[in-house]
Amino acid sequence: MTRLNALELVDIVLDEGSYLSWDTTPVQPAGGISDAYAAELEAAAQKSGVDESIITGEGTIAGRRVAVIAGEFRFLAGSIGVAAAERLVDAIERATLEGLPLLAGPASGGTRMQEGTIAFLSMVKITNAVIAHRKAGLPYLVYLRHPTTGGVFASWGSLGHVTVAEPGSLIGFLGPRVFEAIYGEKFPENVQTGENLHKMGIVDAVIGPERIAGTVSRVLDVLMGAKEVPSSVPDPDTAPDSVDPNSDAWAAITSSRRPERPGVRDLLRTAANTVLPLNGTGEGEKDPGLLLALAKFGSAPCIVLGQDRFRQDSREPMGPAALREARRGMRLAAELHLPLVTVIDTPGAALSKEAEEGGIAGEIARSLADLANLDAPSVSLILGEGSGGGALALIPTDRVLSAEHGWLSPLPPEGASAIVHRTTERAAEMAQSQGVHAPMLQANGVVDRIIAEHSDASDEPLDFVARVGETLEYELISLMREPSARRLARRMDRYRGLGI
Ligand SMILES: CC(C)(COP(=O)(O)OP(=O)(O)OC[C@H]1O[C@@H](n2cnc3c(N)ncnc32)[C@H](O)[C@@H]1OP(=O)(O)O)[C@@H](O)C(=O)NCCC(=O)NCCSC(=O)CC(=O)O
Repeated sequence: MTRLNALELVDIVLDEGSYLSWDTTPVQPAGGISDAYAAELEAAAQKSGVDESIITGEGTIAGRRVAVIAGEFRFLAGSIGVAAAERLVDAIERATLEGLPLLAGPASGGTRMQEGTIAFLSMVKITNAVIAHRKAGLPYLVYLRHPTTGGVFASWGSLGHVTVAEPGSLIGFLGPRVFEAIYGEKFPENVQTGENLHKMGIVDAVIGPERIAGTVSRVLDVLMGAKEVPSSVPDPDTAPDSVDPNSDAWAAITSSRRPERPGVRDLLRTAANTVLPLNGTGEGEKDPGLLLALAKFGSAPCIVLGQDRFRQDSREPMGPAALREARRGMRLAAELHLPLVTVIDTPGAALSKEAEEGGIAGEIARSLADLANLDAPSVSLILGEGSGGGALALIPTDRVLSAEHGWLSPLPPEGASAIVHRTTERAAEMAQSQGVHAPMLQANGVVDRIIAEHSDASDEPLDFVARVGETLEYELISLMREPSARRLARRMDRYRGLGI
């Protein structure tokens, strides 16, 4: 397979003719360099046509200005010495100062062996520069190209808000031939590949270079969305005809469990106009029960964390990894000041040895803590079942919406009945007395707004999810337009005051 070099990549990703190099003459390492290394640098420059292993600059993608840093593998394997590190840090700092989103396309053998430990330590300043960029609320997107290894993968290659890999790429920490030389055996096949990292929840997608521009453009449309607050939209009338706290809780529970009831994927498919799914925690775990995506409802950009009941196993509905994935979404929202939408639709958190050993209770606690204290506008939506701590973990937001037949309870009503009556038979009675259904949740101040189901969401799935989408757009924009200190104070007061 022929691979693009750094300039070819920049050419194919940026709008035609828009690339402007930021590079200046490479710095000399303090203490100078040997004649032999100087000759190697000269030969590398001849071979690659560039003067260092990194190129930096700016350009536009679909008209939007972006900064780029890319590795040139043909220059000493894209390895990072003092000069390459300096070039990277200068470009990252400039992108931060100029408020530009930053795209990185590494391809590298890691730290430059000819420069040794002092070059190795440059991983620290590169990491610091990336973190300062992120802390400024600016997107950092990484395209891991073939091959990316060592200290490049272990610094700027692994710090993206969103990370994708090139098809068929070798992406790994220690190079396979180094492993073989040290240990006398081959490194296992199909481990250090972009595809495997995707399978393991380390990268978000595997995408060819020709699709990068389109993907980046859509990702930035969402991630830069918080920088311009959208104009307000009218409040759609989505209230049910009547809201009666004495209505039948069990009827709502039965309705929420109908197999044809629309789920979070139906909501995104029908009611969102941009959807970019992310994959797993980015740290090596994924759980199909939770969907993490960048999306837009109308003009409102957001991060969606949705419990997908169609992908939750009845025995292991949602494990600790799902909540770690959710917390990744919360961190993204916090850093980029992007609104967050959570969708609650779960028969409960996983109850198993694996879940206990994976820290399920702790993950619920940390999700509650992160979400309730999130410094970004947030909306939760009880779409259907809301059972137990796994559901509560995604509730504490600025605005809590519920479908008419949504519900929230400390555990499944059957379980509550078993605790109190030593039988599951009295679940309906328990649900009623515990006040789990939407009208009661609203009466108690848990839910702010109920979205009508005309007879039942399962019977009008498209109209129902469209109604939900319109409501989300309105609520998100209203929150974005409010000063954040006021919004946060109201959120704290609200949860402090519940029940008293
Ligand atoms: C990246 C690769 C898989 C690519 O394999 P390929 O077969 O395509 O290419 P190759 O091995 O022939 O490499 C091309 C040329 O680049 C040189 N080369 C490769 N990596 C280099 C490096 N880090 N510093 C200096 N030169 C390097 C090779 O010696 C070779 O030189 P010539 O053409 O003259 O023979 C392999 O080069 C590799 O395993 N590199 C080491 C990866 C690694 O373990 N890095 C960790 C470094 S320590 C580090 O980064 C810090 C940390 O780990 O935290």
